[in-house]
Amino acid sequence: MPDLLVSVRSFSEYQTVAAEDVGIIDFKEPRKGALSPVDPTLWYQVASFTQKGASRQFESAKLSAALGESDDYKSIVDQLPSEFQYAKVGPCGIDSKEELLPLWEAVRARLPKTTELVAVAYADHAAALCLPPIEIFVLAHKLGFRRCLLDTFTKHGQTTFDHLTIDELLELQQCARESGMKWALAGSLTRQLAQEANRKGIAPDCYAVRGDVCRDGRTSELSVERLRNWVLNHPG
Ligand SMILES: O=C[C@H](O)COP(=O)(O)O
Repeated sequence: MPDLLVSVRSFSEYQTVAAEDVGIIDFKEPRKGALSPVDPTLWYQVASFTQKGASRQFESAKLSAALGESDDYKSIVDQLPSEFQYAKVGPCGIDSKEELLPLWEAVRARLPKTTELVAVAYADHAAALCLPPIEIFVLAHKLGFRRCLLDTFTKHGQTTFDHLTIDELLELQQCARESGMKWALAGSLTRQLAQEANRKGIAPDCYAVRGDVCRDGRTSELSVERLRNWVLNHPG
């Protein structure tokens, strides 16, 4: 069964998601962009909550943090608590491997030792002025990444499937599998889109969602009902 990642923007959303069977809880501020970080005080609040032992269900989900685009990470990365297993930095504005590799290396050098950097590729890479997803996946493998996330940079209604063909997605999937990397699929995903793609062979290791578990789009509040639909019915 593929994993499920759900993005949250507040402590109460974290508690809502942590009470469900969700593998990864991702902290980001959806009102400010695709990978905008939340205020680090929320990181501390969650880290302290998990340190105190909370309950078993609250301990099971892994924690992920969005650190912004490109150099945004510099002002906050040192504050990331070691309780976060994953961190992500967007490649917006980085259109060559000569720029992307040093960025990844610099971020990794400043993350807690227990935090794994996840490579991010944007399906709408032209809008994000960055390298195409396949180039990012190949580079990620060369640099020893274990996980890649495919997302969309713009969040105005178009989905990953509006930017990439099924054949292009299958190529990314093959690249990830041959490289031994896990890949997560995001980008205004709905359960219906995920099901349709799954019937065509798209089987990511993780589905990553925000908008489709909210009441009225990704900037609105979480809907427990929509969240449970994803938990119980995502494909795979
Ligand atoms: O990491 C995944 C994103 O939070 C997905 O957000 P979205 O479903 O609103 O595109």
